[in-house]
Amino acid sequence: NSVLWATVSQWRWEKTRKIWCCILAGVSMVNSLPQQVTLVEVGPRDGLQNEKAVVPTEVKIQLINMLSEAGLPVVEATSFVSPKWVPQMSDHVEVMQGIQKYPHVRYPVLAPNLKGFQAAVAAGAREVAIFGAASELFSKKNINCSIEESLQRFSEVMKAAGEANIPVRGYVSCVLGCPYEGKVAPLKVADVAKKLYAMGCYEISLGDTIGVGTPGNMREMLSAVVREVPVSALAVHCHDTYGQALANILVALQMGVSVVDSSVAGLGGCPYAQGASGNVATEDVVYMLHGLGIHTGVDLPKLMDAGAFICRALNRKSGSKVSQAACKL
Ligand SMILES: CC(C)(COP(=O)([O-])OP(=O)([O-])OC[C@H]1O[C@@H](n2cnc3c(N)ncnc32)[C@H](O)[C@@H]1OP(=O)([O-])[O-])[C@@H](O)C(=O)NCCC(=O)NCCSC(=O)C[C@@](C)(O)CC(=O)[O-]
Repeated sequence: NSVLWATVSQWRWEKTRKIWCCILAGVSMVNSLPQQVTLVEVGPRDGLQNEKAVVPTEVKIQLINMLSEAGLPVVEATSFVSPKWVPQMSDHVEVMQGIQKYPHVRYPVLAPNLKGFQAAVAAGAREVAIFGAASELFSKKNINCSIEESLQRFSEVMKAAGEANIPVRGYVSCVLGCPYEGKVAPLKVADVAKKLYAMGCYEISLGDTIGVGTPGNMREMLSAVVREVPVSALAVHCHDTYGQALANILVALQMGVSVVDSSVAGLGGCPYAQGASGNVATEDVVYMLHGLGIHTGVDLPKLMDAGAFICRALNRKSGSKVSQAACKL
């Protein structure tokens, strides 16, 4: 009897301990902010892929150089996708070969399949990103295959990347809503994120492709994803269509995410997501993070110069509130 009693007590104690660990982990996740955030600048790719007018290659190269100079640690430079699908990125080789590669800056590029991966590596890319979706219809419209087929293509890229020692980042699009299917279930996002992570992606960037999310959905979606992928391997990629991006990013930071994608001057959109506006502006994210005492390594005035440069080249106003405010002062 005493042995049985000891076993039951031990089991009860273990159970209580686990419950308290979960509660305390939850509380600390909600209250703490990272001391440092890595910004992934996606303007030259996610921003410029959506421009109607052709942006001259020299302008792209100068923009990337200015972003490197501003201290961005990662600048997504271009994509090796079909020029029939996204002609705006068809100068990918010239861009990769024309930019000045700063030693402390990484320059990943998108590669949807093995053909893209091989072309990227031949052009000098040392890191690639594959891009899947949590919505079947978006996957079909964006990369012309189902989610399952996309994972098959990505596994070929992963194999080649492993052999070439090239790190691969994985995107999941439509994590908070899809332009074709509407609501997207957090469990679906978690499932795709888990598969990309299991394949060997070192980081999973969760894309609110059409910028419809709110802090509540962001929390719900991230809670599902962190059950499958360590929070240290997650990034958020928020478009600002409904003006919720900074609030959504803050929630992600409170939940332990410390990698944020953003786009200088708020450039961007996705050619296969009608109505999607630009990414959150990098200037606005930097301003918020520095205001919170979070280190980014980015020089805000130099970043604003890069924003002003590309806005002049595109003949448009900056999408960054911070840049707009700074010009008025
Ligand atoms: C994936 C494919 C290629 C499939 O397109 P497909 O037509 O099904 O491909 P295919 O294998 O049948 O090939 C058709 C033609 O494309 C060529 N081809 C095939 N692959 C490549 C390649 N890599 N590079 C260059 N050419 C390629 C291939 O050689 C062939 O040429 P043809 O014989 O007709 O002359 C196409 O759908 C595509 O390029 N899609 C890219 C769409 C895209 O870039 N979307 C924007 C990026 S995603 C995004 O913005 C979201 C994100 C990441 O930012 C996160 C978020 O916000 O959520």
